[in-house]
Amino acid sequence: MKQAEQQYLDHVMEQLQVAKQAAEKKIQTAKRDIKSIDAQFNDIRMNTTTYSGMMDTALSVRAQQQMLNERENSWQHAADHLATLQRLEAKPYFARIDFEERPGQAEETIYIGLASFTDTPDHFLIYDWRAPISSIYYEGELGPVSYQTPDGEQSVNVTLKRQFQIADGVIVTLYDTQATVTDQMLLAALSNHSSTKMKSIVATIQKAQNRIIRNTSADLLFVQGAAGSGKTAAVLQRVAWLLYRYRGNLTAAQVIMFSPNQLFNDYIDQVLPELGEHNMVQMTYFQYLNRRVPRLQVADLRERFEQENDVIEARANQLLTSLAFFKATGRYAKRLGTDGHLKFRPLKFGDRLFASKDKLKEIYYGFSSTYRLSNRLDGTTERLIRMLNSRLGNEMHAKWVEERVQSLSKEEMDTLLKNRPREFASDEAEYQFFAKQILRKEMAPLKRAIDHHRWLNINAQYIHLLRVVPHLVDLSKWHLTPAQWQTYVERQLAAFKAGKISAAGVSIYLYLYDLLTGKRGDSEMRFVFVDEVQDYDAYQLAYLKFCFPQAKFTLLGDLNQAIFTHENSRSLLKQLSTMFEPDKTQVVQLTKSYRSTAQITDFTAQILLDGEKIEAFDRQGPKPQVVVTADSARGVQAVQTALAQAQAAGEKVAIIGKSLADSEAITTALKAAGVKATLVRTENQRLVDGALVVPSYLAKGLEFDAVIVWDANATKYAGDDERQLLYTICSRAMHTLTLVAVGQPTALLDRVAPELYEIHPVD
Ligand SMILES: Nc1ncnc2c1ncn2[C@@H]1O[C@H](COP(=O)(O)OP(=O)(O)OP(=O)(O)O)[C@@H](O)[C@H]1O
Repeated sequence: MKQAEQQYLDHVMEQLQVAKQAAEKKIQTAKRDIKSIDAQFNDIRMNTTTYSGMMDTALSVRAQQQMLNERENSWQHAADHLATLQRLEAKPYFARIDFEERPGQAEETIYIGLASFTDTPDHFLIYDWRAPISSIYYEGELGPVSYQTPDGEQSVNVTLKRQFQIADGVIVTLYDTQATVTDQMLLAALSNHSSTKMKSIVATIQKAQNRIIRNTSADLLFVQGAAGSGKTAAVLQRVAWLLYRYRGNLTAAQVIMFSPNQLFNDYIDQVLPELGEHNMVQMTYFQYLNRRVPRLQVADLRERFEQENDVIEARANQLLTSLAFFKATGRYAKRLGTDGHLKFRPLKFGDRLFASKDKLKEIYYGFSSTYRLSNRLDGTTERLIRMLNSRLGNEMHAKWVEERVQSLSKEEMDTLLKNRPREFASDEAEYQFFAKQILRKEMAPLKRAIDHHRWLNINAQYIHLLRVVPHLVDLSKWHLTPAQWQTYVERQLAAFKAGKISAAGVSIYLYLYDLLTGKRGDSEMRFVFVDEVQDYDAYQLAYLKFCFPQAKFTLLGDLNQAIFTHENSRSLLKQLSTMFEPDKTQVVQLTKSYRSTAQITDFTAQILLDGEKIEAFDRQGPKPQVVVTADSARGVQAVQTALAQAQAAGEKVAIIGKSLADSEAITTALKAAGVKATLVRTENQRLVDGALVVPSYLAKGLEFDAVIVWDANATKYAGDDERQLLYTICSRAMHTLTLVAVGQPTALLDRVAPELYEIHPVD
């Protein structure tokens, strides 16, 4: 059997060589053609003496340009093809499926790999893993299996499923399987060491993951998945799949992924190129907002994580981040069209008033009450531009203009004239020309201010919105009194004056701005992915939906890992369900955790009180270790020991501290002991090789062979609301997990069954 398979592989490898040579030849030809077209370009004689000569020259230039474009396209095409062939050469395929379309019919055999490959047209030696038929590899077991095609559902009878590991054109192992994907292959994939870059999982995609990857029917696909269940992995394959499925109609620029932090972006940025696709647009939600408010300082990741809210702030935050308040913002903005409460900023021309607040108000509210906000805005802009033009006319003979025209030097005149003929019909015409140029230049800032709607005082409007909240919502529902609300607004105002805005505030600010200016969002974006969605609030998600009105949403999250929003996360799901059509909403659960050994998954699952369901994948490893030390010095020693052990086993280690201060402290202590570890201070750093120290909020979404938790004592992790955080930290570990506690270990471990871990007191 192996021999026959090797023969097929040899044939594929041979054909790949042939195809590679052909592609290389195409590239050479295209290069040569481009060179010769370039040379011909130089030979085209410019005939500009007669009209027909000019036409001829223009036509030849155009023809040459077209030829050049064609050749460049064919070069690009051949180069892409060659890159695919090279990828296939390294790993031609990973599976074979035999099936019959109808019982009794002749069997067909297909091989599945990273891309399709044919030796003659329509004769596929390899099928792309994203082709509809390839789905049967991921979907079912032997026997009848159905799969989706663009034309509807198809069924086949699968008679053989074989998996391969191939290296350098030789079959290393091969196994036939009964189950969806053999555990051996998955086990081998999962037993590998972690790296600073995530890898693709095409060969071992699991059935539930395949459903997520190939979903086309949902407008909102919500994936609830335990830590390490492959949400991120699946979703990156989904992007690759979508780009294949809708090729020609969808580009990577029409797909955007919101990720938890910049570090994570860096971690996943190789997956799509590995699959031969361009990366989608990737940013964090706050990066997306910050670009639009560069002058405001938005609370950063650390501030958001470490901020200690008092009761008023916490309740106000719940109010402002709710879907109810998103709707209230809409109502407020709509009423601004007629209620006279819009705030204006006077427009100036130099240091002279151009339009006062009252004038602006008069214009804005002068339109019919049926006008929408965007019409009102356009109407006002138009009126202001007309005012600007008539002002320009009036100023033509102003004294200062006359003086400026008279004092123009020869060079200044030349610059203003550019290529214009030097002759004027009269002196007055000449004066008019220069006066107009001077005025236009002087009025340019005013024109910009009009066009960019700087006459809208959005800052004052935002504060006004906050002030009138008691009229918009029922404060008592949020357990706030009007006096408390007042206190909250004053605090926000003080911060705002210092150029700062809260994390909740910035979404409100921008949404309000968009409503007033009639912005409709980016309708080009077709797919929006939000990872770690449990850390978003309903307002943010509603705003994203507003920003991308035509897009389908895939939201991935783990309600167990809500480290910013805490108890809010379950209500988030409820609020979400009202934002999208129920029959276009699908919720998928991934319960099996692939990242960690069974010992680590079972241990971490019990840290949670009544968490979402988690099932361990059967991969064995040592039990988690809890090391309890009497003082900090011994704690540091314990970290050193665990670190040394893991590194001796070739493992990638992360020491995870709760806050940045904790992480700094352990880094300094290790350095003093002569141990090298890199502190990841901000999300803008890169993940480097060697031991890392990472504050908890930056460890989101990442994984490491070994995790050392510093320090898991009763003071650091005191209350129940820290369970999700501890769970998130511990679930970063793939192979070994050590918790070091200085003093009393955290009570959050009390409910974990004692047989699930080993405890080592160190005196
Ligand atoms: N089908 C699979 N085949 C091989 N590896 C897989 C598979 N599914 C998941 N993994 C691996 O399991 C690990 C965890 O996956 P991933 O990071 O996508 O999980 P997640 O659900 O996003 O986790 P978290 O919520 O904890 O960040 C990764 O190393 C990933 O490559």
